Amino acid sequence: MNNEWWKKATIYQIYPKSFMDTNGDGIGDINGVIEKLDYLKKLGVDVLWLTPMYQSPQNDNGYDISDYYSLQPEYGTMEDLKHLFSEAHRRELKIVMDIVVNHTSTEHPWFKAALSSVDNPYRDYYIWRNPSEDGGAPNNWQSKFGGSAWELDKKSGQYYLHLYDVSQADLNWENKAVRDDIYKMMNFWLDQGADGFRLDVINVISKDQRFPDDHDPKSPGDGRPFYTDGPRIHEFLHEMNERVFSRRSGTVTVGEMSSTTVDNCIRYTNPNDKELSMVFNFHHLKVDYPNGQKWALGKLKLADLKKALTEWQKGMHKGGGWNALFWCNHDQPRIVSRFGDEGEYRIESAKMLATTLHMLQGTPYVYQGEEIGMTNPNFQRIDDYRDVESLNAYRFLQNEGKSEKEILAILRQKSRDNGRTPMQWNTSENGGFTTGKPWIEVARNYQAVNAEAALADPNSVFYHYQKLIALRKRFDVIVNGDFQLLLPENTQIFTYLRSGARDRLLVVSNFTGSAAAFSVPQKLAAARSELLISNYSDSPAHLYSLNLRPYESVVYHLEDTMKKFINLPDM
Ligand SMILES: O=P(O)(O)OC[C@H]1O[C@H](O[C@H]2O[C@H](CO)[C@@H](O)[C@H](O)[C@H]2O)[C@H](O)[C@@H](O)[C@@H]1O
Repeated sequence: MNNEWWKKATIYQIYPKSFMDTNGDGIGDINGVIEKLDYLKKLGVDVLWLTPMYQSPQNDNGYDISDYYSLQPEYGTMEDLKHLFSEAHRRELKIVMDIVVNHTSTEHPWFKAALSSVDNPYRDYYIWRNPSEDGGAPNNWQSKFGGSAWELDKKSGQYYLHLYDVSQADLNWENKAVRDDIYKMMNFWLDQGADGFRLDVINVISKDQRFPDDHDPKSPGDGRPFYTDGPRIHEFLHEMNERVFSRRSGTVTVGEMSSTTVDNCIRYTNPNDKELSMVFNFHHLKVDYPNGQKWALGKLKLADLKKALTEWQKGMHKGGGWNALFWCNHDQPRIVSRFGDEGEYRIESAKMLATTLHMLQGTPYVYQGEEIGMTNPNFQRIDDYRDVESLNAYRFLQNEGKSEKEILAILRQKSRDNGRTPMQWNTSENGGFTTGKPWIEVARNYQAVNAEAALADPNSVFYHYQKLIALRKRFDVIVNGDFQLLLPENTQIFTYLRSGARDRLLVVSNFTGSAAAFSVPQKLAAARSELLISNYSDSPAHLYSLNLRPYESVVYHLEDTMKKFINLPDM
């Protein structure tokens, strides 16, 4: 087997809580995933990533684990999970488990033991510091979910670090016993049949042991320069690779990298460094954050999106690294509502966004519902929200003096719950997700937007994704070709070339609801061209100057008639 099989693969992310409920308790379950395996196989994906289903108090929907070895009962039993592994494998689908090892829940027995006494051996499993000289938190680091990153343990008078919720205590990776326990747990899951891991916020596990205040003028002042891609991160990931991943050939790993850099991500994923298979970075999904602020209304600036994606396409290609490609996940708003048009051009824009992403270099991820063009739910009341980060944001935006109306408008655009509403399967009540009361409301448009309708329509978003996934397997240039951005300043069109040893692809996408003119670069005019995929049924079969319709997106396969490619200058 080719050790880097994932370079041609497409990965589908399942958020089990919202995927399919088979027992009517309003929460999706493992049997629901098994029920939908044939649907996923039909889509053509190769791997399923399951977000955490381990035992957890669910303060952060499972990213707060209280037992790494057992499952949250609502999802099912270990027997159910083993059944899922075998049913998936029978269909040649691999399974990636989500592992959260920057922190555990404060309900984890390790943390409870740590709290019991400063002399308990588990005390050093977490990060404790004495108060600062003024008696307050040890430094000015902020939690990613708002407020100080330190919480006082009144009994001992010391603070513990939590970069996320107060109920998610950061593990002390400096302690070898912690690392040994984590590797043991990961090997356990490989032995159960998992084919790989998605590693939650893995680039923040190594902290600068001086724990200084953050006065870095380039930082938002929340401490991130002192733990992002931290001092021992490459050593820890290399060790994890040796102790876990390399034990089983073909194990696939993807690291979620918060506020990272191309240079670090090359090291994380270049096979010579023996760390991870690929990485998620989020720079292209912050282009609609005004002044870097998530909790403010923002608009896409196409030039910024192109710049961010280009930097990562070129940088990772040059350095031999590997990107994970994605628009959506359980922390992000729905892409069609965000960078497309959830109204009149929902279908065209969902397909355009899919094409633009899937023709890039890297391994594409499809998040449940993306393949049918699901939208944000447009919740109207704060009671509709469940996400801990959104509820914290609601409180701090209130403290900043924002009105209820303003805050709800921000949440409608930015909340993580936008991506967490139940999968819309059909037109029956709750979109066929559950016969009970869903843990979070289903988006109201499920009568029109659902998987059953998509499967019945040969022109649906679903079949467009199916075609894109198949193209990656057919054309080596999609997997290995290099990337060149054309028209970087154009405010409507995102166009790029992918060039391989034998052929080229030209991708042209209109990101707006208005017509956009595209003239074929003169040096490409000599090429023989064939339309590979389009989101309109009558796009020209061969490459001419184009007058792109709203959200029109085309890919042409080019063969140079001179049998050599001419180097295009950057345009
Ligand atoms: O926004 P960044 O700092 O670049 O970080 C990327 C994402 O990190 C966090 O997500 C993951 O960890 C959280 C804590 O375990 C968990 O709540 C989340 O579901 C995980 O995917 C952060 O919460 C996300 O908003 C960021 O997009």
